[in-house]
Amino acid sequence: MTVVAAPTLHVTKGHGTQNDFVLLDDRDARVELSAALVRGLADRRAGVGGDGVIRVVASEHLPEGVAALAEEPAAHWFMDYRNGDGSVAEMCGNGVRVFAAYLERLGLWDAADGELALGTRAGVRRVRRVEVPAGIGDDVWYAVDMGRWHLPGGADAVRAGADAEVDVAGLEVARAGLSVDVGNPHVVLALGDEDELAAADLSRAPQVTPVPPNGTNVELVVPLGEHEAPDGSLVGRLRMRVHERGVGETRSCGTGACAAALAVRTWAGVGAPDVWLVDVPGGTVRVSVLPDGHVELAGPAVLVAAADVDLTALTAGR
Ligand SMILES: N[C@@H](CCC[C@H](N)C(=O)O)C(=O)O
Repeated sequence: MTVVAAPTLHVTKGHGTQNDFVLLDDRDARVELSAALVRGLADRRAGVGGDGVIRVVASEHLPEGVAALAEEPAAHWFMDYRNGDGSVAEMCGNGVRVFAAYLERLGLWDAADGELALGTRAGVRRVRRVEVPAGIGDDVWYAVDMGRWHLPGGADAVRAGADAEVDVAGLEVARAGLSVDVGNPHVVLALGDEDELAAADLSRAPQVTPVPPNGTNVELVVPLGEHEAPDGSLVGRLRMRVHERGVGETRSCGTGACAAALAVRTWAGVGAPDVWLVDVPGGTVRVSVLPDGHVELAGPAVLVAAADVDLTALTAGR
């Protein structure tokens, strides 16, 4: 009898503040990463489970990667990010850190050699290893220059503090929200206190008006005040929950944390801190608003498992 081996796919599971991903080393672009395959891998009952799927691919193999190489010839590796529902997203802040940890595991980057430049659909991102802030666990931390951010609503939105209305299940009235673009779309709304934050029902997607043409991620935030760092600078703190486009409620969102800090800083006005600690259900990340119009995200990245996925079993019935 001839035994024919089932086609398998070797994957790694990782997370950044519990925003979890299925990682795939496809450096030579041999895998047809269909939406159905992404949904299968991300499925928490019939698959591996994750909020998204991240593929490592050599930039030269994708048109978006070639664009990244034109921006930065050192961006050899491209982060092909997919949401759990199979949709393609421009960017994933927690994902970039986990991608960097995965490249280290694969021997494709050594943090001791200096920063990593990588391609994403939102442009090139740069990553370096950083010290873990005191009192925030002992995982390895990475800082990512997340590039330029902007408020799509412009000066009018800054003046009004809002450019959207957001209806969230579990909250009695619709709230004003501020749109923030950090390479992917976000709408941030402030809630009165932590009880209200807990009352929000994010099992259903918040309804945003006007309807964003490409969908949006939605962050609910409660500012927690400010404290003085040992160097005398001000550090802001806020708590956040998020409903991610293409996923649902997740335990963290790196681009969402950046958007949340940028919105709260905009609302606070002149003199507001440039550095924010953002508490999410899955941990804490740090957001720093840089003087050059960029924003930096720092936080942990953890690789927890590796497995060979039986593709026949995974895709049966899909
Ligand atoms: N969790 C990510 C964001 C992933 C993409 C997002 N759902 C979108 O569709 O824009 C992060 O950490 O930034």
